[in-house]
Amino acid sequence: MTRRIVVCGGGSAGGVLAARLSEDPANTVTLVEAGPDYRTPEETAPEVLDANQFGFTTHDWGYESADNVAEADSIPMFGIVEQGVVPVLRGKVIGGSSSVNGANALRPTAEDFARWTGLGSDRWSWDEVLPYLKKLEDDPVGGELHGTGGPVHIERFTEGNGLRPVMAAFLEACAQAGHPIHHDMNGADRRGAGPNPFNRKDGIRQSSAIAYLGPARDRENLTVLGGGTVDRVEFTDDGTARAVLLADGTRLEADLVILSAGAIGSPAILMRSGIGPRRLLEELSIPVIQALEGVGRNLRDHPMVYLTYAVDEEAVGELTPPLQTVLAFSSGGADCEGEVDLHALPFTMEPGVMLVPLGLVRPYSLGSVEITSPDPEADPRIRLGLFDHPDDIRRMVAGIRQVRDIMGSAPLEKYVRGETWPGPEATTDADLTRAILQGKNTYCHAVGTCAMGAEGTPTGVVDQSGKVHGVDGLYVVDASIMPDIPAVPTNTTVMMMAERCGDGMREGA
Ligand SMILES: Cc1cc2nc3c(=O)[nH]c(=O)nc-3n(C[C@H](O)[C@H](O)[C@H](O)COP(=O)(O)OP(=O)(O)OC[C@H]3O[C@@H](n4cnc5c(N)ncnc54)[C@H](O)[C@@H]3O)c2cc1C
Repeated sequence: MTRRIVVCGGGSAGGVLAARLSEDPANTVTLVEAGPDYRTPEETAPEVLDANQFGFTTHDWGYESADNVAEADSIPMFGIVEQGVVPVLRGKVIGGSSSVNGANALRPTAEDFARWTGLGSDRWSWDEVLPYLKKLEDDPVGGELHGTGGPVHIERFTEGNGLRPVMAAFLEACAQAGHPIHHDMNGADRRGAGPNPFNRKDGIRQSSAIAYLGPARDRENLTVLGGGTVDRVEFTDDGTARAVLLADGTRLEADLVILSAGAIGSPAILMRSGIGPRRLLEELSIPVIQALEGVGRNLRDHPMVYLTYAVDEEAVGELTPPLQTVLAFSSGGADCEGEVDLHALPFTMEPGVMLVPLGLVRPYSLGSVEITSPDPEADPRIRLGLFDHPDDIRRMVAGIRQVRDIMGSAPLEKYVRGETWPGPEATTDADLTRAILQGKNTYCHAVGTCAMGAEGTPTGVVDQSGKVHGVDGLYVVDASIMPDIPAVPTNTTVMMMAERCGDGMREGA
């Protein structure tokens, strides 16, 4: 007998799951994606295909956060669609956010998973996840920590291999400031600077659509439904998921339903299906299938600010690839001495301007997501909570000071003319705090809104395999189930989780 599996959301996780689960001819897999389905690279919109561009400019859900800031012309506008609005960018296209993102393939670390096991997810230790991190990648750097031959090809720009002089100068400046330089920023030692690992090949972003779904497209047991918005999941009287209902009224019967609609989409589908905080469901007159207070709570994201520099256009030369190197460093201070809690990534998109996005990768602030209506087309209420925790601001202030020292140092003298945001007049902690709160933005890494955790705990929504508590036949597998945010961009972690959870869903596994 075939097992009918419906995967809701064709993003980083959904693409991996649909490809892996359709390897078994005993499964029939339907992948439902709200955005367009591009079946081949030739069909794909150029900004989605090209790893030097950002697909979010045309394939985005258009969400905004309640963290909005006052309008001000001086604020760096990268990723900002509207003055004063802090966007919650989310890819709406096959491949999801992996089709629109920066293709930065930094992997999570052993310390990240020590935090997960510490929170009770004891089956997510480093030893258990490493085989899946290796399985997904094709990293020519090799060695015992890396995989070769996996679906996701990894590239680095190095001296003699495309590293732009201005980026090489940034690494030299980091070295002079005392940061170790690593050829492999996914190696054993992750504190320091080096070339970013990217999931890209021949200039093409290796999204889940290209790397996983592409080779699986011809399978008869795999159907991809582009342009299909999932409304909710339907249950039998005994609480077993039996069908997925789309906004256009289509009903897809299922033996197994997997939500992979991401950190905003998956909690929204759960809530519309009657699984979520009881008070909210009752307010919206949604019949309660299973009260789970954690749905939509525990949102964690990496806050970011965009330090901005005027640079010598001629000296900088070529603007692309816009992003090649990263500095992973510690803000210092009692709490986090020695721990990487900040990333700085110099970035060139516009002549005469260099952005240095500075991301806080160990944030303490928490946000939330709630639906505002049972209507699947209505935007949810999202609160990223950026810099709500005072220590997040303290550490960002310390980070700005360290980046300023690097950007003002001799190796970058030839390039950098001066800081234009926050600007040289912002010198005191109070000035910098004000600038951070005015210019706050996000690294776009929201996770945690359907978190793994024991049943009955305040944030626990799914068990360690992704199964939703209190009902049968329903799983969530995507960024939303992370119990804590890793101190790296989140795409590779999501793909690894999909590989691992998919393995656990094999018949008889
Ligand atoms: C602009 C941007 C830049 C980023 N840069 C990087 C980076 O360089 N490196 C990195 O590691 N991470 C990066 N990230 C983060 C990373 O891409 C995400 O963490 C990851 O893709 C999340 O995977 P996911 O499967 O949870 O969700 P997604 O990949 O977002 O997939 C969710 C999918 O579900 C679909 N969906 C949602 N709701 C519904 C519904 N109701 N019905 C049907 N379909 C639905 C969406 O359209 C989407 O395709 C970036 C993210 C963004 C947005």
